[in-house]
Amino acid sequence: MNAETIFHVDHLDLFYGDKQALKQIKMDIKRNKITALIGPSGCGKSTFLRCLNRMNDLVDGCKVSGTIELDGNDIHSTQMNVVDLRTKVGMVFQKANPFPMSIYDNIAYGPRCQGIKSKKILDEIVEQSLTKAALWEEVKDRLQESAFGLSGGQQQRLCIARAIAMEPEVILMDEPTSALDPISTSKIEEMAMELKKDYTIIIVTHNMQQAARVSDETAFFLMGEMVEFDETKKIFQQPSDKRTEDYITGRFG
Ligand SMILES: Nc1ncnc2c1ncn2[C@@H]1O[C@H](COP(=O)(O)OP(=O)(O)OP(=O)(O)O)[C@@H](O)[C@H]1O
Repeated sequence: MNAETIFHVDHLDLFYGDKQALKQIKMDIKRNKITALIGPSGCGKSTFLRCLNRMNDLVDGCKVSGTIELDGNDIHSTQMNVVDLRTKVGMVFQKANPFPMSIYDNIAYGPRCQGIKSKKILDEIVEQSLTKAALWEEVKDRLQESAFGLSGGQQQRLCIARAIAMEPEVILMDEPTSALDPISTSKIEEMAMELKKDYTIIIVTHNMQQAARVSDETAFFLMGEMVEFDETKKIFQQPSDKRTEDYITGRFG
């Protein structure tokens, strides 16, 4: 496996009961890049994203086969600890889901669960995580207030900070800005472009301008198949597959 590849995916099939939602997906996802997953509703983007940290294990009747390697290690092998996997591969959802506790405790929760008790270390983790998520300046004087008092965009950045506090390698984002206004959206996009220095980001988006603005590589999914995967510029300016062209030019979807 190439050193710049973080996820190697091959022959990936996924069934929900009898219904096949992913068909023979093959992708090498690059480290320290932003990869966008695009395609019409129901094509399998979120399903694919959830495969990468085995979130689909939680879905009854879901069967996965094929290979997914993270840093060369098979994530389905018996040696793989799923808690460790989800620590390495964090996730941010469409709707911000802060815990019902203070801003500080939202960030400190995960590190505390990992056994970190020192207030000094927790303070540092909270400040660094909020800084990386471009939220520190806005909340540093109200860390003990409830996270529910934050705006939707701030709550989403808090959730990203909470993922960062676990020191992941990868952050999966499932339509993280679809519920946000344009200013909050652009803050998250700028932050994602900063974060890729330290992390690999994989983002599902319905917003094609967003994919074009922020991502380095883009994969186009259609009816459970990964039709085309290439540099974002190529996908948007010179797609190889007619179906990709039809989608990005708005002819369907
Ligand atoms: N838990 C589930 N049980 C059964 N079928 C499911 C489940 N989750 C998703 N599906 C089906 O799998 C297919 C892919 O769904 P998925 O949510 O991955 O698509 P998507 O491309 O992310 O769609 P959207 O853009 O609307 O979020 C759809 O047909 C969907 O109905």
